[in-house]
This record gives sequence, structure tokens and C-alpha cells, in this order.
Amino acid sequence: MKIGIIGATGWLGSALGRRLLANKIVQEDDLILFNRSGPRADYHGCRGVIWARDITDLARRSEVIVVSVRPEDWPGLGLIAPDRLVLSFMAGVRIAALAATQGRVIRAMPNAAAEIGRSYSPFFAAPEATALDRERTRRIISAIGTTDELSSEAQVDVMTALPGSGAAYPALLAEAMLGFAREQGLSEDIACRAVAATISGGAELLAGRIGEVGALLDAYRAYRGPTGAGIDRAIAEGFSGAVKTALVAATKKASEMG
Ligand SMILES: NC(=O)C1=CN([C@@H]2O[C@H](COP(=O)(O)OP(=O)(O)OC[C@H]3O[C@@H](n4cnc5c(N)ncnc54)[C@H](O)[C@@H]3O)[C@@H](O)[C@H]2O)C=CC1
Ligand SMILES: O=C(O)[C@@H]1CCC=N1
Repeated sequence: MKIGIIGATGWLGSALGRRLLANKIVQEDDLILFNRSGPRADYHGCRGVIWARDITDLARRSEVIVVSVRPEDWPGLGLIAPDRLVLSFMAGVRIAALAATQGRVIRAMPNAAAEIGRSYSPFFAAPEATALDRERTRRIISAIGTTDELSSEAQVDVMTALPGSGAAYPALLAEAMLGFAREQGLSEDIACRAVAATISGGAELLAGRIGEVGALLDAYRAYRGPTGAGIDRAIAEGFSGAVKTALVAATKKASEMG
């Protein structure tokens, strides 16, 4: 499978390229790369990858073309890719717009956890996508994490807001917790260690058990101690409502972008 990545040295494109090679999902000479800053002698330690001369060259050489540029860079891209699978990572750029490529379009919504192979990257396929296109999409995404096929493009907007926002919400929580820790006079080292343990340790504990989160919160409440006092005050102050309002706003933004 010859895979082209437009935006190959960006946050997601670079993570995908590195992990496709590391997981041997693609041979070096089957990975065709293009970015604005031009070829690099070394791409994640690999010297056998192909650097396309331009977008047209990349499209000609590729069977699957991953579009991993920012939405604002899409209009100027000029990608024409008939008889190719066009796999877009772009937030908000809709299938109707991507049809201009003349390719078969699939939209996937990864996130920054792609760097560590932990991105949940669901996808939605346009009607012209084939079974092979879906199989190839799943294989490519397997390099950066897990996936599901969505049943509507509107769900891609929801997924842009939820997993697509990736580490932003844990980061928002961590920032608030760091502010508290500093106000309590903790040293920066101890404050960072405490918040890292809270965010990362807590997240790891939930891995594979997210459906049990209600029971976990009830277990904490059952102590009738500091944790229950804290989380119930947070909810009373609007924490859960604020998160839902944020996700609604992000979904709306995604639906209005392209
Ligand atoms: N970073 C994230 O967590 C997520 C990103 N996305 C989407 O993925 C896409 C890529 O995002 P990032 O990797 O974060 O952006 P980025 O800005 O890190 O990377 C984009 C890359 O595309 C390159 N580029 C721009 N125009 C180009 C052109 N005409 N030809 C070749 N290369 C070009 C840029 O030089 C840059 O290296 C965006 O559409 C974004 O909405 C979606 C969900 C999460
Ligand atoms: O613009 C966005 O919100 C998406 C998610 C993170 C990067 N791109």
C-alpha cells in the first residue's frame, strides 16, 4: 500500500508517519511525504522514504493520501486525486468540499495521543468508499490507536469536539489544579508531581473501565470524606454542566467550519 501524507512533518502527520514505519505497516519506499518546508535527509531515522516534488507528484505516487494540513490550508492545497482514497484528518472540512479532489473520501478524527499510539480516531466514509478503502483506513489508523466507523458526518463533528480535542480537557483540569497547588504554597516540583499523579494516574485507573465511572464516583462519595466533598461541590458549582456546554460549543464550531 503506497501511502502519501500531506503535512508529513506536522503534529499528527509526523506521528502517523513515524508509527507507520515503526509498526512496519508501510515500507520506507512506500511512504510518500510532502510538507511546505521541503524534503528532510532523515525522517524519524529513515532515509528511504520518498519526498514528493509537489502535491501532484504525491497524488500520482500514492494509493492512499492522508491530508493532515490545517483546515485553513485546505483551500490552497489544490489536491486532485482521482481513483485514490483521500483520508482527511482535517477538523471541519466536509466531505462535500473534499469531493473536489475527485477521490474516494473518508474523514477520520484523530488526536494528539497519536504520538503514543493511543488516539481513538473514528472515521466516516463517503458513499463512494469501497470495502478496501475501509480496510486500508483501519490499517493506517491502527498505527496510532483504535477506531470505529461512524454512521453520519454529523458524528464526525461530535468526535472532533470529544476525542479530537484530545489532551486539551485534561490540560484544562491540570491547569486549574496547578493553580490551586501553587496558591496553597506547594513548590513547583511538588505541585507538578501531585497534579501529574492526579491526572495521569487517575486516567490510567479508568482505562478500560470508563463505563464504570459512576460507580467509581459513588465509591468515593461513600467515604463521606474530602473527595466526596470536593466532587459534589464541583458539580454544585456547575463543573459537569460546564464540560457539556464546552463540548456543545466545540461541536457547533466543527459543524460551522467548512
Ligand atoms: N493536533 C490535533 O490534536 C488534532 C488535529 N486535527 C486536525 O489534523 C490536521 C493537522 O493538524 P496538526 O498536525 O495539529 O497541524 P500542524 O500545523 O502541526 O501540521 C500541519 C502541517 O501541514 C503543513 N502544511 C500546510 N499547508 C501545506 C501544504 N500546502 N503542503 C504541504 N504541507 C502543508 C504544515 O507545514 C504543517 O507541517 C488539522 O486539520 C487539524 O484540524 C484533528 C484533531 C486533533
Ligand atoms: O482545531 C481543532 O480544534 C482540532 C483539534 C486540535 C487541533 N485541531
